[in-house]
Amino acid sequence: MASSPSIHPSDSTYEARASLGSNSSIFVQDIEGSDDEFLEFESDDDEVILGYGSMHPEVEASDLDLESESDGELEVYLDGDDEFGNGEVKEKGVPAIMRCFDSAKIYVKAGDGGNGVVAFRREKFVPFGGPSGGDGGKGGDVYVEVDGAMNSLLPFRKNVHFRAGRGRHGQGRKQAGAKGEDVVVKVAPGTVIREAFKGGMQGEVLLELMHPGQRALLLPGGRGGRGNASFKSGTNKVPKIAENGEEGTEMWLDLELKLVADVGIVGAPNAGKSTLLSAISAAQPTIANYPFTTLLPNLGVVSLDFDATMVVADLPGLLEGAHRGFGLGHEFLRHTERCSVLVHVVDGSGLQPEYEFDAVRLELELFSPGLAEKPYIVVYNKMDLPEAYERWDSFKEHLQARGIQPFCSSAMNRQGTHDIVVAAYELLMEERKSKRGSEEWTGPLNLNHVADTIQKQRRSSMNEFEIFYDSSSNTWHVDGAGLRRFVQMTDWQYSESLRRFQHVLEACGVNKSLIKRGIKEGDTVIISEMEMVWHDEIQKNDSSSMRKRATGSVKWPQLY
Ligand SMILES: Nc1nc2c(ncn2[C@@H]2O[C@H](COP(=O)(O)OP(=O)(O)OP(=O)(O)O)[C@@H](O)[C@H]2O)c(=O)[nH]1
Ligand SMILES: [Mg+2]
Repeated sequence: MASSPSIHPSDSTYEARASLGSNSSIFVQDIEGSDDEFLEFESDDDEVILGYGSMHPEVEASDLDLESESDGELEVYLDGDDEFGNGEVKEKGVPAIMRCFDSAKIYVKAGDGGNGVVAFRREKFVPFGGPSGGDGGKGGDVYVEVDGAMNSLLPFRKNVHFRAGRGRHGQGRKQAGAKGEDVVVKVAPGTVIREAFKGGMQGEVLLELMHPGQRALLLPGGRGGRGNASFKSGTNKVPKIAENGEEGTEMWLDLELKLVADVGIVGAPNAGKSTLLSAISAAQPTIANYPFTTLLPNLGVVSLDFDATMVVADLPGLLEGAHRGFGLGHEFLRHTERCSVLVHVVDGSGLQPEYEFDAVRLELELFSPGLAEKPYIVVYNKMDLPEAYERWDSFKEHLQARGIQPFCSSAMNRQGTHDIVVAAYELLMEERKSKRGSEEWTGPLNLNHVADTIQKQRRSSMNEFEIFYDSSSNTWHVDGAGLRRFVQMTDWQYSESLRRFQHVLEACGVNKSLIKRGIKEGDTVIISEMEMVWHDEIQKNDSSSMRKRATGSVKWPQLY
């Protein structure tokens, strides 16, 4: 097969071609090396489309729709490439598809808690019925779960927002609201999750999810607000106060897939590994009649059936001494460590195929005993050449004597390749089955640590706050997680809420601290969304001059 003109690795270039026939497969040549900025486009139907790099701003959702191109072949170029600049091959919007293969940016939000309500019992013969307002329900949680059937992050190219449901509001007769619906974000095995920040900054790794079935509670839903029945006390028998539900946490996440290839193709240089990959998948790696044509691993998705697919990696050739860093193999052998099955291709046209086979096996063993223990199949390639055909019988006998049943093929003519795919797939299934049992044991690891941290922050005390003074506007900013949460959950329509807030500011030491810092008559005090004016004569904030701030970060110039 002739080499594909569109595939040639260069320094910071990566290129890819997605052949989207009925099997919908895609392959990647190199997925590293870009410093493109993340772009975000909003389409008509309020769906955000994400992409990278020089993505054309006129991109539309349909341009990114793989299915809609199902009978064509789509070429994908990413920047850093000469061809990218000439306008001809640079298709609008196409790079995003490639990026979406192994990276995605998504928005997650836990459900807000439902509000509590104020209600009183009214019964015919009970003139002063007590408070009966129920609490709001808890907001839905956001989970992340590994779906073993996924092997790319492509589904996120269209599905970006994941919002859990809001808790229902409380009702009279002390009826609590129902819990909001949970949302489960399904990711492929090998997905690394980080918090995404503005300006493309990446946060620390939050989760690394490797095994199908793993499930992490990422964002817990907000607490339901209390209804007035919950505020009843000895001193306040008819409370006219209820809380708002707590807001659910929101976050942008960067997802990155470190692809876990199922099958690794190994063998000596020039054996026909890349040719085999191109014969069994839509991948079109560079193929040439010299050793070390393949410099970087190529990935291809092999589809046997509608839902039977496997990711196959074609690796650079192995030479004697590869385990010591000789040749290129060393760098890439570690990629095979994640493969479940190996396909060992032997060049049948070589002078001593048996020797070549042993030498490569030895390299694998020397690199890592674990690698040599992986299940593998042997493929004797180039059977179309007479010299290979002649030596096949002796090679086969040689291996059979050692209990190995080799396959033969002409990868170039696509002969014998189907049997290889079927055999590799069967081995893969066996391997997955046997692993499943052992993998269930993995993990004292706390997958819910993100949610735990959020819960911890939520429980933070209202006594912990900081005060910042802006002398230009005589404004005092009081900030603390506990206070912020209190303000957010306060339903200001009830006059008792204001009194309760005054009381809290007194009790947790805010007023005292402000006086100590020298607050003056008429100064403004801002606590989260609340803005107040300080009055000395009553030594505290006057509730009549307290007001909810305009939403947004705009400074409130007037005083109330
Ligand atoms: N006649 C014949 N030639 C083949 C066959 N398979 C591969 N070749 C040729 O062998 C040469 C090497 O093929 P590649 O697929 O690049 O081999 P490779 O194992 O990927 O090589 P490296 O990437 O360099 O390790 C090319 O010239 C192919 O056309 C085959 O079945 N029959
Ligand atoms: Mg190759």
